Amino acid sequence: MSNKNKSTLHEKKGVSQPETTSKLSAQKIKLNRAKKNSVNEFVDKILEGNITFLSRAITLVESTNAKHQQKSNEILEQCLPYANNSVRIGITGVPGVGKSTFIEAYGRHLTSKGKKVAVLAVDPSSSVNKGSILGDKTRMEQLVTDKNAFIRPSPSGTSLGGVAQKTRESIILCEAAGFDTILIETVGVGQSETLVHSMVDFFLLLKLAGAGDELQGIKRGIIEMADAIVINKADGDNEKNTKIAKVEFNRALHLYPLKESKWQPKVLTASALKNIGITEVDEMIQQYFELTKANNYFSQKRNDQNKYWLMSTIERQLKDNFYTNPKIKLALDKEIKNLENAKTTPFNAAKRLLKFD
Ligand SMILES: Nc1nc2c(ncn2[C@@H]2O[C@H](COP(=O)(O)OP(=O)(O)OP(=O)(O)O)[C@@H](O)[C@H]2O)c(=O)[nH]1
Repeated sequence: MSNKNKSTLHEKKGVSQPETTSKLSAQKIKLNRAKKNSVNEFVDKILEGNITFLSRAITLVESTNAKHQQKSNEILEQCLPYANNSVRIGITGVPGVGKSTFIEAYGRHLTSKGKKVAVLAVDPSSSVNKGSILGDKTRMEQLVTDKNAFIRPSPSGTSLGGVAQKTRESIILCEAAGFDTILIETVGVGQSETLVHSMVDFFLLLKLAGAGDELQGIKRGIIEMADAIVINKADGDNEKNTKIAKVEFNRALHLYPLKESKWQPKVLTASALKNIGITEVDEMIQQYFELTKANNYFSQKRNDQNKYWLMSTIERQLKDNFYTNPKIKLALDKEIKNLENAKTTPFNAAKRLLKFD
Protein backbone atom coordinates (compact mmCIF):
# COMPACT_ATOMS: atom_id res chain seq x y z
CA MET A 1 0.00 0.00 0.00
CA SER A 2 1.28 3.42 -0.79
CA ASN A 3 1.81 6.24 1.62
CA LYS A 4 -0.35 8.90 0.21
CA ASN A 5 1.82 11.94 -0.11
CA LYS A 6 -0.64 14.71 0.50
CA SER A 7 0.36 17.81 -1.34
CA THR A 8 1.50 20.80 0.62
CA LEU A 9 0.44 23.11 -2.18
CA HIS A 10 -2.75 24.04 -0.36
CA GLU A 11 -0.70 25.54 2.43
CA LYS A 12 0.99 27.83 -0.08
CA LYS A 13 -2.27 29.15 -1.47
CA GLY A 14 -1.57 32.63 -0.09
CA VAL A 15 1.35 33.29 -2.49
CA SER A 16 0.40 36.31 -4.56
CA GLN A 17 3.04 36.88 -7.29
CA PRO A 18 1.52 35.78 -10.64
CA GLU A 19 4.72 34.07 -11.78
CA THR A 20 4.94 31.98 -8.64
CA THR A 21 1.23 31.20 -8.88
CA SER A 22 1.49 29.91 -12.42
CA LYS A 23 4.59 27.93 -11.48
CA LEU A 24 2.70 26.47 -8.58
CA SER A 25 -0.37 25.54 -10.60
CA ALA A 26 1.85 23.91 -13.22
CA GLN A 27 3.49 21.99 -10.42
CA LYS A 28 0.08 21.09 -9.03
CA ILE A 29 -1.13 19.80 -12.40
CA LYS A 30 2.05 17.75 -12.75
CA LEU A 31 1.67 16.37 -9.26
CA ASN A 32 -1.99 15.54 -9.83
CA ARG A 33 -1.17 13.83 -13.07
CA ALA A 34 1.57 11.78 -11.44
CA LYS A 35 -0.82 10.88 -8.64
CA LYS A 36 -3.57 9.99 -11.06
CA ASN A 37 -1.23 7.74 -12.93
CA SER A 38 0.52 6.12 -10.01
CA VAL A 39 0.25 2.38 -9.59
CA ASN A 40 -0.06 2.78 -5.83
CA GLU A 41 -3.00 5.11 -6.24
CA PHE A 42 -4.72 2.51 -8.39
CA VAL A 43 -4.04 -0.26 -5.90
CA ASP A 44 -5.22 1.79 -2.92
CA LYS A 45 -8.43 2.77 -4.66
CA ILE A 46 -9.13 -0.74 -5.93
CA LEU A 47 -8.65 -2.18 -2.45
CA GLU A 48 -11.09 0.45 -1.17
CA GLY A 49 -13.62 -0.93 -3.66
CA ASN A 50 -13.58 2.17 -5.86
CA ILE A 51 -15.44 1.16 -9.03
CA THR A 52 -14.07 4.00 -11.15
CA PHE A 53 -10.50 2.88 -10.50
CA LEU A 54 -11.45 -0.77 -10.94
CA SER A 55 -12.92 0.04 -14.38
CA ARG A 56 -9.89 2.11 -15.31
CA ALA A 57 -7.53 -0.68 -14.25
CA ILE A 58 -9.49 -3.17 -16.36
CA THR A 59 -9.19 -0.77 -19.28
CA LEU A 60 -5.41 -0.83 -18.76
CA VAL A 61 -5.49 -4.64 -18.67
CA GLU A 62 -7.40 -4.68 -21.94
CA SER A 63 -5.15 -2.14 -23.64
CA THR A 64 -2.62 -3.24 -26.22
CA ASN A 65 -0.38 -0.25 -25.45
CA ALA A 66 2.93 -1.48 -23.95
CA LYS A 67 2.99 1.23 -21.22
CA HIS A 68 -0.56 0.40 -20.17
CA GLN A 69 0.31 -3.27 -20.07
CA GLN A 70 3.36 -2.59 -17.92
CA LYS A 71 1.25 -0.56 -15.51
CA SER A 72 -1.56 -3.11 -15.39
CA ASN A 73 0.99 -5.85 -14.67
CA GLU A 74 2.29 -3.86 -11.70
CA ILE A 75 -1.24 -3.21 -10.44
CA LEU A 76 -2.06 -6.90 -10.82
CA GLU A 77 1.00 -8.04 -8.88
CA GLN A 78 0.11 -5.76 -6.00
CA CYS A 79 -3.56 -6.75 -6.02
CA LEU A 80 -2.89 -10.48 -6.17
CA PRO A 81 -2.45 -11.07 -2.41
CA TYR A 82 -5.98 -9.67 -1.88
CA ALA A 83 -7.57 -11.60 -4.71
CA ASN A 84 -8.17 -15.13 -3.59
CA ASN A 85 -11.27 -14.64 -1.53
CA SER A 86 -14.05 -15.37 -3.95
CA VAL A 87 -15.91 -18.00 -5.89
CA ARG A 88 -15.81 -17.99 -9.67
CA ILE A 89 -18.79 -19.35 -11.55
CA GLY A 90 -18.88 -19.89 -15.31
CA ILE A 91 -22.26 -19.75 -17.06
CA THR A 92 -22.67 -21.01 -20.59
CA GLY A 93 -25.48 -21.85 -22.99
CA VAL A 94 -26.49 -21.28 -26.57
CA PRO A 95 -27.70 -17.82 -27.65
CA GLY A 96 -31.24 -17.20 -26.46
CA VAL A 97 -31.19 -19.78 -23.65
CA GLY A 98 -31.53 -16.95 -21.14
CA LYS A 99 -28.00 -16.38 -19.83
CA SER A 100 -28.42 -12.64 -19.26
CA THR A 101 -31.85 -13.10 -17.69
CA PHE A 102 -30.46 -15.85 -15.46
CA ILE A 103 -27.44 -13.76 -14.42
CA GLU A 104 -29.73 -10.85 -13.62
CA ALA A 105 -31.93 -13.08 -11.42
CA TYR A 106 -29.06 -14.98 -9.80
CA GLY A 107 -26.95 -11.86 -9.35
CA ARG A 108 -29.79 -10.08 -7.60
CA HIS A 109 -30.41 -13.11 -5.41
CA LEU A 110 -26.75 -13.00 -4.37
CA THR A 111 -26.66 -9.26 -3.69
CA SER A 112 -29.84 -9.59 -1.62
CA LYS A 113 -27.84 -12.01 0.55
CA GLY A 114 -25.16 -9.36 0.99
CA LYS A 115 -22.79 -10.71 -1.65
CA LYS A 116 -20.81 -8.51 -4.01
CA VAL A 117 -21.13 -9.74 -7.56
CA ALA A 118 -18.94 -9.02 -10.57
CA VAL A 119 -20.15 -10.13 -13.99
CA LEU A 120 -17.58 -10.59 -16.75
CA ALA A 121 -17.80 -12.20 -20.17
CA VAL A 122 -15.72 -14.18 -22.62
CA ASP A 123 -17.09 -13.77 -26.08
CA PRO A 124 -15.48 -15.55 -29.03
CA SER A 125 -16.90 -12.96 -31.41
CA SER A 126 -15.48 -10.02 -29.49
CA SER A 127 -12.27 -10.02 -31.54
CA VAL A 128 -14.39 -9.39 -34.60
CA ASN A 129 -17.17 -7.11 -33.48
CA LYS A 130 -15.73 -5.57 -30.29
CA GLY A 131 -17.84 -7.63 -27.95
CA SER A 132 -21.46 -8.54 -28.03
CA ILE A 133 -22.44 -10.40 -24.90
CA LEU A 134 -22.95 -8.04 -22.00
CA GLY A 135 -22.28 -5.30 -24.51
CA ASP A 136 -25.83 -4.26 -24.04
CA LYS A 137 -25.96 -3.79 -20.30
CA THR A 138 -29.58 -2.72 -20.39
CA ARG A 139 -30.47 -6.40 -20.57
CA MET A 140 -29.54 -6.56 -16.89
CA GLU A 141 -31.49 -3.46 -16.00
CA GLN A 142 -31.74 -4.07 -12.30
CA LEU A 143 -28.36 -5.62 -11.65
CA VAL A 144 -26.64 -2.78 -13.43
CA THR A 145 -28.03 -0.28 -10.92
CA ASP A 146 -27.27 -2.49 -7.93
CA LYS A 147 -24.43 -0.92 -5.95
CA ASN A 148 -23.16 -4.37 -5.01
CA ALA A 149 -22.84 -5.47 -8.61
CA PHE A 150 -20.28 -4.67 -11.28
CA ILE A 151 -20.88 -5.61 -14.92
CA ARG A 152 -18.16 -5.52 -17.53
CA PRO A 153 -18.63 -6.53 -21.17
CA SER A 154 -16.27 -8.91 -22.92
CA PRO A 155 -12.91 -7.43 -23.87
CA SER A 156 -12.02 -7.45 -27.52
CA GLY A 157 -8.78 -9.07 -28.53
CA THR A 158 -6.74 -10.46 -31.32
CA SER A 159 -7.47 -14.04 -30.28
CA LEU A 160 -9.79 -15.89 -27.98
CA GLY A 161 -6.74 -16.79 -25.88
CA GLY A 162 -5.96 -13.09 -25.55
CA VAL A 163 -9.54 -12.27 -24.54
CA ALA A 164 -9.47 -15.07 -21.97
CA GLN A 165 -6.20 -13.82 -20.48
CA LYS A 166 -7.66 -10.34 -20.06
CA THR A 167 -10.73 -11.79 -18.38
CA ARG A 168 -8.56 -13.78 -15.98
CA GLU A 169 -6.67 -10.65 -15.05
CA SER A 170 -9.91 -8.71 -14.62
CA ILE A 171 -11.09 -11.42 -12.20
CA ILE A 172 -8.08 -10.67 -9.99
CA LEU A 173 -8.85 -6.95 -9.98
CA CYS A 174 -12.54 -7.51 -9.18
CA GLU A 175 -11.63 -9.81 -6.31
CA ALA A 176 -9.15 -7.30 -4.93
CA ALA A 177 -11.96 -4.72 -5.08
CA GLY A 178 -14.00 -6.93 -2.75
CA PHE A 179 -16.25 -8.78 -5.16
CA ASP A 180 -16.78 -12.20 -3.60
CA THR A 181 -18.71 -13.83 -6.43
CA ILE A 182 -17.51 -13.62 -10.01
CA LEU A 183 -19.94 -14.70 -12.71
CA ILE A 184 -18.44 -15.27 -16.13
CA GLU A 185 -20.79 -15.52 -19.06
CA THR A 186 -19.82 -17.21 -22.28
CA VAL A 187 -21.66 -18.40 -25.34
CA GLY A 188 -21.88 -22.16 -25.65
CA VAL A 189 -20.82 -22.39 -29.24
CA GLY A 190 -17.17 -23.32 -29.34
CA GLN A 191 -13.81 -23.20 -27.67
CA SER A 192 -14.79 -20.39 -25.32
CA GLU A 193 -16.43 -22.80 -22.85
CA THR A 194 -13.18 -24.72 -22.47
CA LEU A 195 -11.35 -21.48 -21.73
CA VAL A 196 -13.96 -20.31 -19.25
CA HIS A 197 -14.03 -23.75 -17.64
CA SER A 198 -10.30 -23.38 -17.01
CA MET A 199 -10.78 -20.11 -15.11
CA VAL A 200 -13.74 -20.91 -12.85
CA ASP A 201 -14.46 -23.04 -9.80
CA PHE A 202 -17.96 -24.06 -10.88
CA PHE A 203 -19.29 -24.47 -14.38
CA LEU A 204 -23.01 -24.14 -15.08
CA LEU A 205 -24.65 -25.14 -18.33
CA LEU A 206 -28.00 -23.54 -19.15
CA LYS A 207 -30.25 -25.61 -21.40
CA LEU A 208 -33.70 -25.47 -22.86
CA ALA A 209 -36.13 -28.33 -22.88
CA GLY A 210 -36.75 -29.55 -26.39
CA ALA A 211 -39.42 -31.89 -27.66
CA GLY A 212 -37.84 -35.20 -26.77
CA ASP A 213 -34.50 -34.40 -28.38
CA GLU A 214 -32.74 -33.11 -25.28
CA LEU A 215 -29.52 -34.94 -25.92
CA GLN A 216 -29.21 -34.10 -29.56
CA GLY A 217 -26.79 -31.41 -30.51
CA ILE A 218 -25.29 -31.34 -27.07
CA LYS A 219 -21.56 -31.56 -27.20
CA ARG A 220 -20.19 -34.37 -25.10
CA GLY A 221 -17.36 -32.14 -23.95
CA ILE A 222 -19.67 -29.53 -22.46
CA ILE A 223 -21.67 -32.12 -20.56
CA GLU A 224 -18.43 -33.50 -19.17
CA MET A 225 -17.33 -30.05 -18.03
CA ALA A 226 -20.65 -29.10 -16.44
CA ASP A 227 -20.98 -29.23 -12.65
CA ALA A 228 -24.68 -28.60 -13.12
CA ILE A 229 -27.25 -28.29 -15.86
CA VAL A 230 -30.05 -25.82 -15.27
CA ILE A 231 -32.98 -26.19 -17.63
CA ASN A 232 -34.22 -22.65 -18.03
CA LYS A 233 -37.61 -21.32 -19.12
CA ALA A 234 -39.40 -23.85 -16.92
CA ASP A 235 -42.60 -21.87 -17.05
CA GLY A 236 -45.91 -21.74 -18.91
CA ASP A 237 -46.38 -24.37 -21.58
CA ASN A 238 -42.77 -25.40 -21.23
CA GLU A 239 -43.10 -26.89 -17.76
CA LYS A 240 -44.04 -30.40 -18.90
CA ASN A 241 -41.17 -30.60 -21.37
CA THR A 242 -38.81 -29.39 -18.69
CA LYS A 243 -39.69 -32.30 -16.44
CA ILE A 244 -38.99 -34.78 -19.25
CA ALA A 245 -35.74 -33.04 -20.08
CA LYS A 246 -34.64 -33.21 -16.46
CA VAL A 247 -34.93 -37.01 -16.45
CA GLU A 248 -33.01 -37.24 -19.74
CA PHE A 249 -30.18 -34.98 -18.63
CA ASN A 250 -29.89 -36.75 -15.29
CA ARG A 251 -29.56 -40.05 -17.10
CA ALA A 252 -26.89 -38.58 -19.37
CA LEU A 253 -24.88 -37.16 -16.47
CA HIS A 254 -24.89 -40.48 -14.65
CA LEU A 255 -23.16 -42.12 -17.61
CA TYR A 256 -19.94 -40.33 -16.70
CA PRO A 257 -17.59 -41.56 -13.98
CA LEU A 258 -17.58 -39.59 -10.73
CA LYS A 259 -15.53 -36.43 -11.11
CA GLU A 260 -12.22 -35.84 -9.38
CA SER A 261 -14.06 -33.27 -7.26
CA LYS A 262 -16.26 -36.12 -5.93
CA TRP A 263 -19.22 -33.96 -6.93
CA GLN A 264 -22.06 -35.63 -8.74
CA PRO A 265 -23.30 -33.05 -11.28
CA LYS A 266 -26.91 -32.06 -10.77
CA VAL A 267 -29.82 -31.15 -13.01
CA LEU A 268 -32.19 -28.41 -11.86
CA THR A 269 -34.96 -26.45 -13.49
CA ALA A 270 -35.55 -22.72 -13.29
CA SER A 271 -37.38 -19.82 -14.76
CA ALA A 272 -34.99 -16.91 -14.78
CA LEU A 273 -37.75 -14.67 -16.10
CA LYS A 274 -40.16 -15.49 -13.28
CA ASN A 275 -37.48 -15.89 -10.66
CA ILE A 276 -38.39 -19.52 -9.95
CA GLY A 277 -35.78 -22.06 -8.85
CA ILE A 278 -33.00 -19.49 -8.39
CA THR A 279 -32.68 -20.11 -4.63
CA GLU A 280 -32.39 -23.85 -5.29
CA VAL A 281 -29.65 -23.25 -7.86
CA ASP A 282 -27.79 -21.12 -5.35
CA GLU A 283 -28.13 -23.73 -2.59
CA MET A 284 -26.78 -26.38 -4.93
CA ILE A 285 -23.79 -24.21 -5.88
CA GLN A 286 -23.07 -23.52 -2.21
CA GLN A 287 -23.14 -27.29 -1.54
CA TYR A 288 -20.56 -27.74 -4.26
CA PHE A 289 -18.28 -25.18 -2.62
CA GLU A 290 -18.73 -26.76 0.81
CA LEU A 291 -17.74 -30.15 -0.57
CA THR A 292 -14.80 -29.04 -2.69
CA LYS A 293 -13.36 -26.72 -0.05
CA ALA A 294 -13.57 -29.52 2.54
CA ASN A 295 -11.86 -32.07 0.29
CA ASN A 296 -9.27 -29.52 -0.98
CA TYR A 297 -10.32 -29.93 -4.59
CA PHE A 298 -11.16 -26.21 -4.71
CA SER A 299 -7.57 -25.07 -4.05
CA GLN A 300 -6.04 -27.90 -6.05
CA LYS A 301 -8.11 -26.89 -9.08
CA ARG A 302 -7.03 -23.25 -8.76
CA ASN A 303 -3.37 -24.34 -8.62
CA ASP A 304 -3.87 -26.52 -11.69
CA GLN A 305 -5.56 -23.64 -13.49
CA ASN A 306 -2.64 -21.34 -12.71
CA LYS A 307 -0.22 -23.91 -14.14
CA TYR A 308 -2.39 -24.30 -17.22
CA TRP A 309 -2.43 -20.55 -17.79
CA LEU A 310 1.32 -20.29 -17.29
CA MET A 311 1.95 -22.98 -19.89
CA SER A 312 -0.60 -21.73 -22.39
CA THR A 313 0.69 -18.15 -22.08
CA ILE A 314 4.25 -19.31 -22.75
CA GLU A 315 3.09 -21.30 -25.78
CA ARG A 316 1.12 -18.39 -27.14
CA GLN A 317 3.96 -15.93 -26.59
CA LEU A 318 6.55 -18.23 -28.20
CA LYS A 319 4.31 -18.71 -31.19
CA ASP A 320 3.63 -14.98 -31.52
CA ASN A 321 7.34 -14.14 -31.25
CA PHE A 322 8.18 -16.76 -33.82
CA TYR A 323 5.66 -15.83 -36.48
CA THR A 324 6.06 -12.08 -36.12
CA ASN A 325 9.86 -12.20 -36.51
CA PRO A 326 10.56 -10.70 -39.98
CA LYS A 327 13.69 -12.82 -40.51
CA ILE A 328 11.77 -15.96 -39.73
CA LYS A 329 9.00 -14.90 -42.08
CA LEU A 330 11.52 -14.68 -44.94
CA ALA A 331 13.14 -17.98 -44.02
CA LEU A 332 9.72 -19.58 -43.77
CA ASP A 333 8.79 -18.45 -47.27
CA LYS A 334 12.08 -19.91 -48.52
CA GLU A 335 11.43 -23.24 -46.81
CA ILE A 336 7.91 -23.37 -48.24
CA LYS A 337 9.42 -22.99 -51.71
CA ASN A 338 11.91 -25.75 -50.90
CA LEU A 339 9.01 -27.97 -49.91
CA GLU A 340 7.15 -27.22 -53.12
CA ASN A 341 10.30 -28.06 -55.14
CA ALA A 342 10.83 -31.26 -53.17
CA LYS A 343 14.18 -29.99 -51.90
CA THR A 344 13.48 -30.71 -48.25
CA THR A 345 11.10 -32.44 -45.88
CA PRO A 346 8.73 -30.55 -43.55
CA PHE A 347 10.67 -31.91 -40.56
CA ASN A 348 14.09 -30.74 -41.74
CA ALA A 349 12.62 -27.36 -42.70
CA ALA A 350 11.02 -27.00 -39.26
CA LYS A 351 14.31 -27.94 -37.53
CA ARG A 352 16.20 -25.29 -39.48
CA LEU A 353 13.54 -22.65 -38.81
CA LEU A 354 13.44 -23.35 -35.09
CA LYS A 355 17.19 -22.83 -34.89
CA PHE A 356 16.87 -19.62 -36.90
CA ASP A 357 17.59 -16.47 -34.93
N1 LIG B 1 -40.37 -17.77 -20.76
C1 LIG B 1 -39.14 -17.48 -20.39
N2 LIG B 1 -38.39 -16.67 -21.17
C2 LIG B 1 -37.12 -16.40 -20.78
C3 LIG B 1 -36.56 -16.93 -19.60
N3 LIG B 1 -35.28 -16.50 -19.50
C4 LIG B 1 -35.05 -15.73 -20.58
N4 LIG B 1 -36.16 -15.66 -21.35
C5 LIG B 1 -36.32 -14.90 -22.60
O1 LIG B 1 -35.47 -15.46 -23.59
C6 LIG B 1 -34.94 -14.44 -24.43
C7 LIG B 1 -33.42 -14.52 -24.44
O2 LIG B 1 -32.95 -14.25 -23.14
P1 LIG B 1 -31.48 -13.73 -22.87
O3 LIG B 1 -31.32 -13.66 -21.40
O4 LIG B 1 -31.18 -12.51 -23.65
O5 LIG B 1 -30.64 -14.92 -23.47
P2 LIG B 1 -29.06 -15.06 -23.70
O6 LIG B 1 -28.73 -16.49 -23.55
O7 LIG B 1 -28.33 -14.10 -22.82
O8 LIG B 1 -28.94 -14.64 -25.21
P3 LIG B 1 -27.62 -14.20 -26.04
O9 LIG B 1 -27.16 -12.90 -25.43
O10 LIG B 1 -28.14 -14.07 -27.42
O11 LIG B 1 -26.60 -15.28 -25.89
C8 LIG B 1 -35.47 -13.13 -23.88
O12 LIG B 1 -36.60 -12.75 -24.62
C9 LIG B 1 -35.87 -13.47 -22.45
O13 LIG B 1 -36.89 -12.66 -21.95
C10 LIG B 1 -37.38 -17.77 -18.78
O14 LIG B 1 -37.00 -18.28 -17.74
N5 LIG B 1 -38.66 -18.01 -19.25
